[in-house]
Amino acid sequence: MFLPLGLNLKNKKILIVGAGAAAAQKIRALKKYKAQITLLAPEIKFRTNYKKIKKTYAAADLADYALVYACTNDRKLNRQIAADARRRNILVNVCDDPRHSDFISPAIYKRGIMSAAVFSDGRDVRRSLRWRGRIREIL
Ligand SMILES: C[C@@]1(CC(=O)O)c2cc3[nH]c(cc4nc(cc5[nH]c(cc(n2)[C@H]1CCC(=O)O)[C@@](C)(CC(=O)O)[C@@H]5CCC(=O)O)C(CC(=O)O)=C4CCC(=O)O)c(CCC(=O)O)c3CC(=O)O
Ligand SMILES: NC(=O)C1=CN([C@@H]2O[C@H](COP(=O)(O)OP(=O)(O)OC[C@H]3O[C@@H](n4cnc5c(N)ncnc54)[C@H](O)[C@@H]3O)[C@@H](O)[C@H]2O)C=CC1
Repeated sequence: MFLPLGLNLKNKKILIVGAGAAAAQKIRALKKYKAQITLLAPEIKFRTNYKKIKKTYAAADLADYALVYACTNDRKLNRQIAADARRRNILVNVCDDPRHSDFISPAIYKRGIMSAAVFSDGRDVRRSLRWRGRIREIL
């Protein structure tokens, strides 16, 4: 089970491994919170001003980061990233495998200082998106 909490991102460096559709979704949420993001992938599939490291992943790339998102299209590699991160006491999100994640990515509705975050313990994303839509309508 996953605990909802508010994380202070000040002075926390975030690494996203993989730079395709899933990574783009993470960035869309993170940029609203002024996160310090670095992207690492051999192929960056969208335009961004965030720091980019163009290479294939190696465990040593995790040094210096407080949070890691494993967002490659290789399920085995994502799990490997999770194992490497855990060994370094870095919290990790695996975009295609909540069971191997320390935290999951909620559907967020943010307005000013207020944030509503909805998740389903990684079990029913569509339901999370529907709930967010309802919250947006109510507000
Ligand atoms: C575990 C988790 C990943 C994590 O924690 O990182 C996860 C996993 C999976 N997502 C899947 C599918 C889709 N995910 C989206 C979109 C989002 N998914 C997000 C979160 C999460 N998704 C976490 C759990 C959250 C929770 O607990 O509810 C959002 C809210 C936030 C974000 O990603 O930042 C973001 C919206 C961003 C926004 O709008 O703000 C869409 C829609 C789209 O792409 O437009 C589809 C297509 C749906 C369709 O088919 O209709 C599948 C495939 C199986 C399936 O279909 O169910 C898996 C499972 C798997 O791959 O194993
Ligand atoms: N919101 C969510 O959580 C979503 C999750 N997904 C899931 O996310 C996974 C990835 O999907 P997409 O982003 O659509 O894939 P994609 O094909 O668009 O992007 C994959 C990225 O991974 C990178 N990559 C591949 N091998 C690598 C390596 N060895 N080292 C570093 N980077 C590497 C590629 O260069 C590319 O940038 C899929 O399993 C999919 O099911 C997809 C969409 C939404």
